[in-house]
Amino acid sequence: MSVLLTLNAGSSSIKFSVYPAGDGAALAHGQIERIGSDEGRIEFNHGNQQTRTDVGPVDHAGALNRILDEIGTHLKRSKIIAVGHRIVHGGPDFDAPQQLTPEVMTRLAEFEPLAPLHQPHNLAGVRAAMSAFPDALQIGCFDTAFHRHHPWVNDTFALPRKYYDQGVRRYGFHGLSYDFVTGRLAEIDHHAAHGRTVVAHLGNGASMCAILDGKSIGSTMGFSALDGLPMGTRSGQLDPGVLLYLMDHEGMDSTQITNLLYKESGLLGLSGLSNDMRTLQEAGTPESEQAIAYYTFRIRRELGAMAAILGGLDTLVFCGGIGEHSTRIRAEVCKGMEWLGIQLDPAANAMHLSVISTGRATVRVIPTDEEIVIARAVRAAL
Ligand SMILES: Nc1ncnc2c1ncn2[C@@H]1O[C@H](COP(=O)(O)OP(=O)(O)O)[C@@H](O)[C@H]1O
Ligand SMILES: CC(=O)OP(=O)(O)O
Ligand SMILES: [Mg+2]
Repeated sequence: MSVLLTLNAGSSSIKFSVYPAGDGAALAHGQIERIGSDEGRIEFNHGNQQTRTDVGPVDHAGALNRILDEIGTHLKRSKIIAVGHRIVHGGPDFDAPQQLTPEVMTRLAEFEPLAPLHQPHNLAGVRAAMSAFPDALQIGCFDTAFHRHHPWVNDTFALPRKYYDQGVRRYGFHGLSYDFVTGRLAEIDHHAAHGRTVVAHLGNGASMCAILDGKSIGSTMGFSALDGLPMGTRSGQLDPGVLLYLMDHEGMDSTQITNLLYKESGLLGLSGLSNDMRTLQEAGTPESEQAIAYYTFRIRRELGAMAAILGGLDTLVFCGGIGEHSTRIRAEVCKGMEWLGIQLDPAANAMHLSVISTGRATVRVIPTDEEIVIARAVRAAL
């Protein structure tokens, strides 16, 4: 049977799915999560079989090899004729999926410094897939594409204009997830699909998107995947004066600052314990509670900002690992937001129902599916 494979390398996980090349639901799917910790774990779902195996310390390269091995073992009789890749940064040029030719790969490598937790792993995944499946079509699907036509005021910084022309712009990320959620809303809630929606994608990376009539008009992430909300290990929005202070008074160079802002900050930095929300919720130390308080405070603040640019709020959607699974985080984000028409239904929230509100604005939980967005693009290319 001819099949296609999707690969979605996030900052703490690699998710994968295998679909029939023509049509139909996933034949197999799974993920390796907690990449970068000592507690990596692979989950593989095939038919009605599910296996979960601890794999110990694992990095992105090891995780990818493991996934290719598992697929080889479980799907011996399938021929992979195409591979679809989530590529976090598509820069200013790519607003739609692309075949990953050598020229496109060279262009995409230029964006590695803008997304160091993702782009190198995304491109390494492409190279690994090219060598494992040399005859397969390789398609790249970009996180930035969903935002490419957002308004200029949300695309620029207030810097001299030459920097905008050089590509110093607010790109926005998590676009495959926003694309999926927008499509899902169109299927289940016509009013929401044409209304004022804020989607909070809360995973190890986190961002929010203001969506009007199905189109991105603003996002918390900007030039790189650092801006906006605090994340597992990333700072989120930071006064640029802090960078000047670190350089001038701490003598830090760009490599040290990159490490600090991408790998040592966010929930990990504030808690001194972990980047993983499950661990923080269970820990209950004063520092982990403060980290959670800062996280939800910033989400509420950005929710107000997103509602302001939308001219109000009809629908709030939670997705991503934290958004889909943490009753507590959703409750803390919605607390005090009655002024926006948000009234949480605690019982529905605890049961992770698809609608968790009773007020004027509808609050939804939509499990995101970046893989199906990639698979649709690959099928279109095939
Ligand atoms: N049941 C849960 N409760 C709280 N947080 C959870 C739960 N399940 C997963 N998470 C959190 O989701 C985050 C990972 O989200 P995910 O979207 O898979 O990450 P990535 O950014 O790597 O794609 C981690 O912080 C993890 O702790
Ligand atoms: C862009 C980004 O931060 O992605 P992820 O949440 O998958 O790490
Ligand atoms: Mg993700």
